[in-house]
Amino acid sequence: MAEKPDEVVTWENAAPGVVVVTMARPPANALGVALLDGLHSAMDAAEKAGDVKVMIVTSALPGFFAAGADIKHLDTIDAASFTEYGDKMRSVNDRLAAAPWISIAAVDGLALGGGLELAMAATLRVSGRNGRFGLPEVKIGLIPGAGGTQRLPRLVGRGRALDIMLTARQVPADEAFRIGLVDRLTDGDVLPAALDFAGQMAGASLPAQLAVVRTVDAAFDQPFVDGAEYEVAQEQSLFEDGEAAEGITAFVEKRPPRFA
Ligand SMILES: CCCCCCCCCCCCC/C=C/C(=O)SCCNC(=O)CCNC(=O)[C@H](O)C(C)(C)COP(=O)(O)OP(=O)(O)OC[C@H]1O[C@@H](n2cnc3c(N)ncnc32)[C@H](O)[C@@H]1OP(=O)(O)O
Repeated sequence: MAEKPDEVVTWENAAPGVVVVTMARPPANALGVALLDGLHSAMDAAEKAGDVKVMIVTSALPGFFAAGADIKHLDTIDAASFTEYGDKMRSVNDRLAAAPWISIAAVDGLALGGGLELAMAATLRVSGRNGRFGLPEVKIGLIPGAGGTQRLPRLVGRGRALDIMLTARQVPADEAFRIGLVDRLTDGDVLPAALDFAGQMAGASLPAQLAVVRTVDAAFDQPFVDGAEYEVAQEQSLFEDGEAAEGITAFVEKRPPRFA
């Protein structure tokens, strides 16, 4: 039966001005359409509430923040739904990045591919010791096409970003903190740490919200490569040279891909 957005994404008021949005789509929080719609619904609710100063995005699944684009969904993809799915992934990230509130990604598991791209669209990132971060798209013939090629270099520098993207390796939490991919690292549970961080920015006596939002905008005011360029690369990879088609099929068949 088709999932419903409010089944895989929930949100709660955790403190004055602070909401917690939780992803819960077993087994790995693969970013299926319902989960992406659920994230949009959470942002709709926050906009409607009008008093959200900080949004924490986290996972209910031990060991996983989000494992990336839903590869199984994509194994049956056609060109029309390819474009629609890619646009939906980017729309969630770009909306979160431009939201009139601070966002914190609270990670204590695998944040891979689109999952890390979602975390990087947040203003800030808090990780527990189990946080592991990667953009392994090249392993299945893709590019990090939901903002990763733009946001990772801005966070860690071009060289480190290419190291991470071209090796498809997973970056452990302590290294992620050291290179600036993670802003706070906690030995304890990640949600209390994120709530404490949020409280330092959302307290009633703290900076005016508009000043905060303008500060964030100014800090990130570096134009991205046009999103359409991602689309071209993904389409070429999937429908012309077939690299992504082989990578996706290999993943679903649980075998190593055979690239030419
Ligand atoms: C993705 C293709 C895109 C094509 C075109 C897209 C449209 C346009 C582009 C838009 C922008 C795209 C940019 C982003 C792309 C991506 O995010 S690509 C995907 C990146 N992520 C990955 O490559 C991670 C893949 N998963 C793994 O490497 C491993 O599963 C793991 C996360 C490291 C966990 O390994 P392990 O603990 O050994 O458990 P597994 O048995 O492998 O997995 C547990 C179950 O979870 C399922 N699963 C895991 N990841 C995904 C996923 N990304 N999509 C769907 N399902 C996933 C896995 O299949 C297992 O399920 P079951 O077999 O049913 O138990």
